[in-house]
Amino acid sequence: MDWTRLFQMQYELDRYIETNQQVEKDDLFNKKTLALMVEVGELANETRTFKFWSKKPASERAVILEEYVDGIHFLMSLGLELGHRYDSTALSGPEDLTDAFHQVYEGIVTLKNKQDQETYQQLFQDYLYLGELLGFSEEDIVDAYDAKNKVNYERQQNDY
Ligand SMILES: O=c1ccn([C@H]2C[C@H](O)[C@@H](COP(=O)(O)OP(=O)(O)OP(=O)(O)O)O2)c(=O)[nH]1
Repeated sequence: MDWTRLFQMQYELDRYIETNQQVEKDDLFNKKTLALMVEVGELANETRTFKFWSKKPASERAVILEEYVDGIHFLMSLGLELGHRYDSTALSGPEDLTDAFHQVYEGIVTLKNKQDQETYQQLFQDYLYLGELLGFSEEDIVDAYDAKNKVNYERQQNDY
């Protein structure tokens, strides 16, 4: 997967949003960390994986994939804030989807407290592993990222 291209796209989108919204730069890491937590929650909600009390099925695959790539946006944006990148590697993690969500949350909290490359790399791996468990290929993720990146520009242009 060409992460360099995606990080470059994310860099450009972030600059565009900051200029368009006249954002103060100081506490963006804090806000983006919370934004990622919220996106992971929205993703879990669409999968309904933890809703043992309900028979309602999960949302459509495309809806779940769009939520997933919102998380990819904030994850890369956090890497850009910290000057870190993801190096592609083999993925592993828990077989249970709920456990995999917990692992990602723990990784976000760890990164909030320890903002080094190793912690960032581990969180990225855990998030990609979660994508694998959800049945998303690298191609699915790249295509959905490209599509949502475009939507994000359109939303800025429409005074969102
Ligand atoms: O600095 C930023 C800020 C936001 N985004 C992207 C990430 C994500 O793809 C989108 C925000 O998520 P979403 O589309 O869910 O926005 P929302 O305002 O939560 O949407 P809604 O009002 O539909 O709930 O903006 C970035 O890439 N960089």
